[in-house]
Amino acid sequence: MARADHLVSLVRASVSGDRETLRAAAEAIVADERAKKHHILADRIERALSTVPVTPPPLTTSQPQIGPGRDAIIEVEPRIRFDDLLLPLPARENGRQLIEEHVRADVLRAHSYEPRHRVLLSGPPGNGKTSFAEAIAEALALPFFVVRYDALIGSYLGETNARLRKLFDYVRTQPSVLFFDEFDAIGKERGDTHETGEIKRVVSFLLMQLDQLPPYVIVIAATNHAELLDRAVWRRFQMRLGFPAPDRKLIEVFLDRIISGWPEAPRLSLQKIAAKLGPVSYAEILDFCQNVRRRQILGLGEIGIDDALAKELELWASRVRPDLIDAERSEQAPTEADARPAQAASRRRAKVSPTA
Ligand SMILES: Nc1ncnc2c1ncn2[C@@H]1O[C@H](COP(=O)(O)OP(=O)(O)OP(=O)(O)O)[C@@H](O)[C@H]1O
Repeated sequence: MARADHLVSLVRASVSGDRETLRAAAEAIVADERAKKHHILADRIERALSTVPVTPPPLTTSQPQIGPGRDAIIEVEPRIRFDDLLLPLPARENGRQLIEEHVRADVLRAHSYEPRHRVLLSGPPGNGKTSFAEAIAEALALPFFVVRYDALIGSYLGETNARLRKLFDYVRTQPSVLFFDEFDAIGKERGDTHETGEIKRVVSFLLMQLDQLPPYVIVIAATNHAELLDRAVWRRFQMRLGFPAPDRKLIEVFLDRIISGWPEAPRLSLQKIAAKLGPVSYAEILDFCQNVRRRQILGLGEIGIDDALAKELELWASRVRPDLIDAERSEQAPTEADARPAQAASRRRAKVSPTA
């Protein structure tokens, strides 16, 4: 039996004569039936669909043009494998479980359960959120769709929702992994008084769409600012996983993985390299190691791995770090309390100065 929301869209589209929505709804039913292994019915619907004429492009109007749903996503070839990632235990266990639930969805369905398919990842940049989503798509051999906010968020009232609707209509047509990076850009707290009614409408619409997604679309959302997310958005996700930066031990393990692939090992121990690097993300460790090798390769044999490593560590110590800049700024910026005595003093100076 096709899902109720698909049937409703189908009926609405036939009544309004919206061929594009009709096609998307029918394709979603086909994907749904195929996921349930009802191939004969899926083939029949596809044959019926092939008789629906393609809609000609609309004439230009002053309204913003809403392109097809696939305009707001990029398909990325998933390359990272799940076992390539160093993950904290809950993320590793839940990731494996998610893969298992989708591989053996029929077994779950035979017991009236569906696989989970809404996952929220949070943690500082460069610690594997995107890689995790990509690895899930790779493990399940599914297309990996990354949402493009530049093509999704519009400036006209209702434009973002119209694009979101097209996007979800499109992804419903096939099993896939749909990835929202920087999800806080769209799933923000609706109580924020600086936001207009439009963002509230977008969040409400997004929640509704997330609820209606069929289980064969795995939606993975990632954020560096979990605290900005609307509470109701949190609740929608069946798995919520943290991706913290690695501790010293994990930095050493990751360094070891990379350095053991080098043609020659440096004399400096992994512990010492890790200590010199200090707090880092996985992405930064990878970058650092690649720079050491680049320096060595371009040194054309004149530079040994130890020299290349020493030089990169020197540069590392002098690198610009956004967290330090932020800390410096907040030290320099006078707080309101600091500003008051300073203002009082300048008023006093103005009173006593004969030139004032
Ligand atoms: N846990 C990890 N294990 C192994 N490699 C990792 C891990 N985390 C990150 N990397 C490496 O760092 C690169 C960047 O990581 P990724 O894009 O997944 O981070 P992210 O958390 O999504 O960052 P952002 O929040 O900036 O989007 C990856 O391509 C991968 O090579």
